[in-house]
Amino acid sequence: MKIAIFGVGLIGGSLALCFKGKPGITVVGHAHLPELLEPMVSRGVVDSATLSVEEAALDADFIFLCVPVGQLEHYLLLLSKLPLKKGCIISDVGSTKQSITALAEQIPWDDVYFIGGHPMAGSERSGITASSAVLFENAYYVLSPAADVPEQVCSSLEKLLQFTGAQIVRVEPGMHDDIVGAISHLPHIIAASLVNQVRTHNEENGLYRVLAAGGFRDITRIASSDPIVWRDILLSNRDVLLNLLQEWNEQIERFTRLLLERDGEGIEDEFRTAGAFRSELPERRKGMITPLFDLYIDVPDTPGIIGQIATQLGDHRINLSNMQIIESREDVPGILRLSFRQEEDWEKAKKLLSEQRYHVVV
Ligand SMILES: NC(=O)C1=CN([C@@H]2O[C@H](COP(=O)(O)OP(=O)(O)OC[C@H]3O[C@@H](n4cnc5c(N)ncnc54)[C@H](O)[C@@H]3O)[C@@H](O)[C@H]2O)C=CC1
Ligand SMILES: O=C(O)C(=O)Cc1ccc(O)cc1
Repeated sequence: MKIAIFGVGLIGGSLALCFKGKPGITVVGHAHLPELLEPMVSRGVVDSATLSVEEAALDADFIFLCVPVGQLEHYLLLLSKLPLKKGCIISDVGSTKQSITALAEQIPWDDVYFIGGHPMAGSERSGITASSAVLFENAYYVLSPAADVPEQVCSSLEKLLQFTGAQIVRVEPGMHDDIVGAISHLPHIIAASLVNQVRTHNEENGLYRVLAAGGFRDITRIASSDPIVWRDILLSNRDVLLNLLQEWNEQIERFTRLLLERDGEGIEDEFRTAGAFRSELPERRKGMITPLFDLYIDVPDTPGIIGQIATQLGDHRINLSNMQIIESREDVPGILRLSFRQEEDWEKAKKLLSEQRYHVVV
């Protein structure tokens, strides 16, 4: 079976890693720039790489378009003019589904099928270096097949996607765009706006940046997402977002009014209703908002402390995925962020480090 991946970046590379090396599967990567070819193969993400759309698509059983949303239509149109293998299934991973599905429905395919897809997992990182074979594990993976796609075609894509470890859900494109607009696209706009607001204050007073190292840094992580990828997503979901921004203005207006009227009870209510709904959100899944399970510990600024913590975790067979010093100056304790891929490791580390009298915050 031949699988072609167009755009071997964070998502395309992660999909490729899920498929590569599985019995009977060959993965071919397509890139638009020559310098991207060699790293794809040398990193072991794909079996072969090419700049040629024709060569990548030739005889492919599955084609995944993993390029920025603004490039999807271009590649779908190119593919529609090629002699593809009979029964070939084309899918995409774009963060919006309405526009690409509408285009696919207009194309007179001949025994070739398009099924829009969107793995609801990722991160603020981008490019092949950020790709991971476990990115989609336990995440939701939306498929938006057009009504005329035969059930057995949908099933064969779903079967292949089992290699990702994701849970497939079928959602109609319009509903998909409404929902991800609210839970993903609007939050990215808000994160970028918040950071830019603080950046402006910081121009006058550098203490803003220094003190923003903790909670602010966390709630704005997604502001570091790739500008081109997000430009395309927001423009593609423009109408939905214009409505959501209108609602957002009303939310902010409500807080403005509550403050003007010194309405403490009203403020309490806002947090009470928000907290109640938030506590009903599904368990943390890898992907959407927390790609990893994080712990924060205050560490004294003594030499070797980070090595000691890493060794203790290793001695207890706790798999640490990443560690980062958030702030460390000579005169203040540092904050160390420890990230785990498995919730079980996170629980074990929390227990171990608390027992060792570290101040652990989750
Ligand atoms: N970043 C995320 O967390 C998620 C992103 N997506 C969607 O996945 C798609 C890819 O995003 P990422 O993997 O995050 O981005 P990325 O920047 O890591 O990868 C994009 C890939 O497309 C290629 N590319 C860029 N411009 C191109 C062009 N003009 N022609 C051909 N190829 C081009 C790049 O070389 C790279 O291989 C986007 O459609 C995005 O909406 C879906 C789920 C999560
Ligand atoms: O990093 C995060 O929390 C994300 O929100 C990742 C993400 C980005 C784009 C998507 O379409 C889906 C998931």
